[in-house]
Amino acid sequence: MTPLTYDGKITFFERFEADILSGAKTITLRDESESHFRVGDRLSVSTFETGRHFCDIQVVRVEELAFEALNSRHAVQENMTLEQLKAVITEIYGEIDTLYLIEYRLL
Ligand SMILES: CC(=O)Nc1ccn([C@@H]2O[C@H](CO)[C@@H](O)[C@H]2O)c(=O)n1
Repeated sequence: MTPLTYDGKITFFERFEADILSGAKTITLRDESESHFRVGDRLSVSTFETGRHFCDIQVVRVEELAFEALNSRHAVQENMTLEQLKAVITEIYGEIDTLYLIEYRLL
């Protein structure tokens, strides 16, 4: 078996782990500090809180997205309502105009 080689790593808050592993959450929205991911990148995924590795993903889409352009499709891909999603983003980043959408698949 060929071991997986990584192009990078990413962390998620523990509370999203189950949704990521079940396939219910297929995107993440980040700020400019995490806009460097590229389509095809294989990432090691761990929890923000303790750094525990819990899966590997491959990036399938990266695009800039205005906060104002968030819609219910994005919310579905986050397994949330649009109101919940906007609240979560504001809680994490404060007021933010420009997000980076990262779509991924589980490896
Ligand atoms: C741990 C860390 O470094 N940063 C982040 C930043 C964001 N997110 C999640 O992405 C979506 C939109 O922002 C929501 O589901 C967020 O909770 C996350 O899990 N971890």
